Amino acid sequence: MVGEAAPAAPAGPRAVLVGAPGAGKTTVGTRLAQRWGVGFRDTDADVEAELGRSVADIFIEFGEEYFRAAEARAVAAALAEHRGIVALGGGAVLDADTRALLAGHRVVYLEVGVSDAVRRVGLARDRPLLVEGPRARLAALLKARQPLYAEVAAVVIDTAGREPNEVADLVAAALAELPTPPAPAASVRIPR
Ligand SMILES: Nc1ncnc2c1ncn2[C@@H]1O[C@H](COP(=O)(O)OP(=O)(O)O)[C@@H](O)[C@H]1O
Ligand SMILES: O=C(O)C1=C[C@@H](OP(=O)(O)O)[C@@H](O)[C@H](O)C1
Ligand SMILES: [Mg+2]
Repeated sequence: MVGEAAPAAPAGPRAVLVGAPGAGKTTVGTRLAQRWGVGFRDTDADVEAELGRSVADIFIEFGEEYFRAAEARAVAAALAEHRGIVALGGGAVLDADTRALLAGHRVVYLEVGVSDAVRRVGLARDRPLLVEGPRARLAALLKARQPLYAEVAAVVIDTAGREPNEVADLVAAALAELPTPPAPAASVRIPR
């Protein structure tokens, strides 16, 4: 699939990836952008660049609320400026204004279950929300956010048992099916 043509440029990013920590937004987004020869933007990296600190340090020094405000600005800027692939941080959809901004964009929700999420990021020290009791935190976070991810998604892809390259294949195939502009509610769903 290397070198495949990118979909025609929509009025916005070619794809916006949402989902919980460990869903693979950063990994799959990077691979898709490489394949398509388009830019990749990750709002966590944008916030880190703006504040000159890691996400973990921002939580420690300024707190979650401050991070969320910076994240909302980073998402708004990426949606307005970027024409490649955008990966959001897992909690970006908690902000109602951000969810409203996502309407009409090519939003892909990468689903991940608790066990896979724990396996993929449970021991990572760079995700401040998961540092204590990652399984319980991820279970609660997935339950609370699932409706929010579903609300903004035009495409839903279950990542269980799928390697990042396979997920990237499915994202590309699903985006090719989408009308422009896409229907905001899950109009393409790829289950296990
Ligand atoms: N489909 C997948 N299957 C197995 N491991 C994955 C998958 N997607 C991502 N990972 C791994 O999970 C970890 C977190 O991935 P990342 O892309 O940072 O997720 P997110 O940005 O959604 O939090 C990385 O170590 C990555 O290699
Ligand atoms: O789910 C969350 O609230 C968070 C997810 C992280 O991004 P990933 O989803 O890329 O891990 C990062 O934005 C921060 O640690 C908070
Ligand atoms: Mg990420």
